Amino acid sequence: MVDAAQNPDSDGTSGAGSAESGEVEAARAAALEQLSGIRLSIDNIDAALIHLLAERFKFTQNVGVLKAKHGLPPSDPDRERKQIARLRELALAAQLDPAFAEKWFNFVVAEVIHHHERLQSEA
Ligand SMILES: C=C(O[C@@H]1C=C(C(=O)O)C=C[C@H]1O)C(=O)O
Repeated sequence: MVDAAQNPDSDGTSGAGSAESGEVEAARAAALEQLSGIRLSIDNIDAALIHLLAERFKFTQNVGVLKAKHGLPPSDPDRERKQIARLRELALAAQLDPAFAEKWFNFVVAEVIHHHERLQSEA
């Protein structure tokens, strides 16, 4: 239920009693219900992203251990260029901004390289 005192009509009054304000209130209540449903899906997607990122970091950690053990450099710019090209293509096909996909990738890889450098310094 939407509180009329907290949600005045556009003229600043409560509009209590008018048929129009009843419809506006009902529509707003329906919108809030719809919003809750959509937010449930957003929360599910955010949870999936966290799990996927955790899995990705487990594998990149394995790569870091391998690199530290065999004296390989923490970063591989050639590999990153190929990954960026691929991700930009995927983003385009999925109607996601490729510039955003690249920014996200660079953000994640910077953290991975940080981890690899730490492993290297501990080796
Ligand atoms: C994981 C690696 O190390 C670094 C991190 C990468 C990544 O997170 O995808 C890619 C290339 C490297 O700069 C790798 O070399 O494969």
